[in-house]
Amino acid sequence: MPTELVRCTGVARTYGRGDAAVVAIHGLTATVRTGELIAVTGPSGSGKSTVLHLFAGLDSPTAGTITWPGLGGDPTGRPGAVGFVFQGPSLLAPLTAVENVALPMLLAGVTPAEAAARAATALGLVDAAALSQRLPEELSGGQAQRVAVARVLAARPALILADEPTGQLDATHRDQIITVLIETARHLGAALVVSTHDQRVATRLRRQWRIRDGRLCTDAGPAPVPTTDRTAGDLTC
Ligand SMILES: Nc1ncnc2c1ncn2[C@@H]1O[C@H](COP(=O)(O)OP(=O)(O)OP(=O)(O)O)[C@@H](O)[C@H]1O
Repeated sequence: MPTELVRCTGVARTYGRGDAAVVAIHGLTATVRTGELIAVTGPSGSGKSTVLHLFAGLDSPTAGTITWPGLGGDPTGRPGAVGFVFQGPSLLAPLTAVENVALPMLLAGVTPAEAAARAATALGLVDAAALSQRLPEELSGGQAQRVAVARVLAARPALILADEPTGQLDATHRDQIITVLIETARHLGAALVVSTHDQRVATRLRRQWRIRDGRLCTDAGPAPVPTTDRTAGDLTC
C-alpha cells in the first residue's frame, strides 16, 4: 500500500503584497505517494519551482495546509528525508565534488566510510567519477548539475524533488540522468517529482502534471494518468 509522503490541501503561495502581489500557486490540492513518478510541466513562471519548494518544506503556503504523513512531519527537521536537485548552482564552493555529495549523508549520521563509498558510487552513476576531486568552480554547469543529482541519489531520500535537473545537459547526459533518477527512485521505493520544460524528460515519467497560471491541471500527455491514479477531486482546472 503506497504511503502518502506529501499532502497539500487548498494550498496557495502569494509573493509580495497589495498591487505588487504575485499569486504563484493557488488551489493546489494534491498528494504524492511512495513509488510515484511525476513530471511537473508548464510555461516559465507558471509555478513549478514554487510547488517543489512547498513540497520540500523550503517554502510555506500563504493559505491551505501541507503535511508530510509518510515522512513523520516537516522534512526540514529530518535530514535525508527529502532530496532536492536545485535549478541553479547549489554545490558548496569550498568542498570538492565528492565532499559535496558526502556532506548530506554525514549530516544525517551516516559513517564517513559509508558516505565516501556511497558518494563514489553515485558519482559513477552520473558519469562524474572523474570529477570527484574538483571544486565547483572547476566544473561546467552541466557537470555541476550531475554532481548535484549524485548528491541526492547517494542520500537515499524517500522523496526526490528535481527542479529542471536536465536543463544544462546534452542529450546523452539528459537521458542518462533521468534514467538514473527513475531507477534510483524505483530501487528505493521513493517518489520522484521532476519539473521540466523538456517533453522528452516528462514522457519518461508516469504521471503528468501540468501547471498553468499557478493552477495544477492534468494533461493528456504520452503517459496518460489512469483515473485510479488520481486523488479524487484534485488536479483539475
Ligand atoms: N521570491 C519571489 N518573489 C516574488 N515573486 C516570485 C518569487 N519567486 C517566484 N515568484 C513568481 O512566482 C511565479 C512562479 O514562479 P516559479 O519560479 O515557481 O515558476 P516556474 O514555473 O518554476 O518558472 P521557470 O520554468 O521559469 O523556472 C512567477 O510569476 C515568479 O515571478
